[in-house]
Amino acid sequence: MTVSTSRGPAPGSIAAQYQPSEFLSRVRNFSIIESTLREGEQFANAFFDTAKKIEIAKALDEFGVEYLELTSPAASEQSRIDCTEIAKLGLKAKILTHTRCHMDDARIAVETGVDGLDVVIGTSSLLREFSHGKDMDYITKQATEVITFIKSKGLEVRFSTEDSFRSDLVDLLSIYKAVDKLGVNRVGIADTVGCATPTQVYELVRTLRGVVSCDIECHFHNDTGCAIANAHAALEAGATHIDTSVLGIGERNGISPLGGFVARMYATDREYVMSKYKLHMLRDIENLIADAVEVQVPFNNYITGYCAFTHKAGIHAKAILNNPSTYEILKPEDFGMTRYVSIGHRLTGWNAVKNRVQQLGLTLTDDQVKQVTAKIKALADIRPRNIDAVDQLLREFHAEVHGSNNDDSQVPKKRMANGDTKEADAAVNGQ
Ligand SMILES: CC(=O)SCCNC(=O)CCNC(=O)[C@H](O)C(C)(C)COP(=O)(O)OP(=O)(O)OC[C@H]1O[C@@H](n2cnc3c(N)ncnc32)[C@H](O)[C@@H]1OP(=O)(O)O
Ligand SMILES: O=C(O)CCC(=O)C(=O)O
Ligand SMILES: [Zn+2]
Repeated sequence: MTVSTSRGPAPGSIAAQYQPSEFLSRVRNFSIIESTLREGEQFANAFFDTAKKIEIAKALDEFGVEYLELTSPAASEQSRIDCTEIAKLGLKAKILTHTRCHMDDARIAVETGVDGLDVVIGTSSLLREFSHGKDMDYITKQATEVITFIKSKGLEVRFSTEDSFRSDLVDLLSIYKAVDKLGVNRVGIADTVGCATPTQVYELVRTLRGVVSCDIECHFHNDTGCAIANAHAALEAGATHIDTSVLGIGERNGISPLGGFVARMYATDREYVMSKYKLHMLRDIENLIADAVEVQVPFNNYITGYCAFTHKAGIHAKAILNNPSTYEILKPEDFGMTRYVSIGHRLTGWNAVKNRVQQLGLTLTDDQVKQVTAKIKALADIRPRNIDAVDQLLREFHAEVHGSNNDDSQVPKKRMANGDTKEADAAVNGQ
């Protein structure tokens, strides 16, 4: 039997054969535009006071995101002040603010001290009719005036079409071509309603890549669950910048979440992602946002969810204990997380129980471990048992077999969010 320890796609696997054009692909060379302080502020529960915005900005900057996008200073007087305050912090990340394609907004924004403006206007027929009421000629004229003005101030400028995937392709390419000629730093594609599929994203970005020479930013809403996959497809097709927010918070059910996007890109190129971002900070950053907007981190959250590194079924547990790569594409330790093998349930198997027996310092033959596993399964058929109950059962069984009470071994435990106890890291790593 050949045992591979590699975490990349297995040689000969479908994943290994699928090589998107390296010429176009930016999966190994992208930037994150972190929009928790813009799109995230559009989340139903969000309210960040100045101090909280600064705390969030500093945390994301330390994590390593390349850009922070802030709410338009035209939104309110406090939004304008906050923009100015964050622009003054001297962070490594570039500070952007997000404005309508309107001179009034641009004039206010350029005075805040930000590094650049992300300008947007709707181009789908729905938004043209029911949002701003302007046609493509008007939009092009307005965009030209706004972009020229921002550039005259020496600031970075991105021009984006809202609702790109329900816009006419000819309209889109014409306006992108026009603004590229004006010298924008980036054009943006926005899946404002979350309707796009990865294939549609790939095709649109690839087409656009052939039309403009500037960078391409992409923004994906998650209404139909494609936000992360769409971000990856966009990079494969040559997009350079991806918008994220912590926990994905944003308008409706939000956009590509920072953690999930990072997980996806880590699985594509672990070294690249680890060289850019302080992955151990992710959990604290998510907790910071979850507290601020009064939500729980979902149990199945990417990387940091309660069960993201919990292995349960016996078949999985055996293989994981032999080699974690069997059922993990992400190394928990790279994110400051801990692997857990759960055994107090009816799906457990003797290999996982044997591992626990060894951790407890008990000596049982394989046949004896199989017998005690059958007992655990019978009990767990009534209800699952926590690790304390399983340990007690194992010790009692051991005492019965050996005719003595051997309960002096101590395995460190930590308390979990659900009140259960889990073994400490070293006890479950199985390596
Ligand atoms: C898809 C997105 O998430 S885009 C970003 C959304 N962000 C925001 O909306 C920021 C917060 N917004 C606000 O504080 C306010 O909406 C403001 C200050 C921007 C505008 O407020 P108001 O002037 O009261 O207008 P209101 O919000 O009712 O309507 C939007 C106005 O912007 C115009 N508009 C909408 N989109 C754009 C655009 N991309 N570019 C230029 N004008 C636009 C509309 O025509 C409408 O103008 P009207 O007053 O002449 O009808
Ligand atoms: O500016 C952009 O590109 C995106 C704006 C936005 O939030 C959206 O269209 O959903
Ligand atoms: Zn959005």
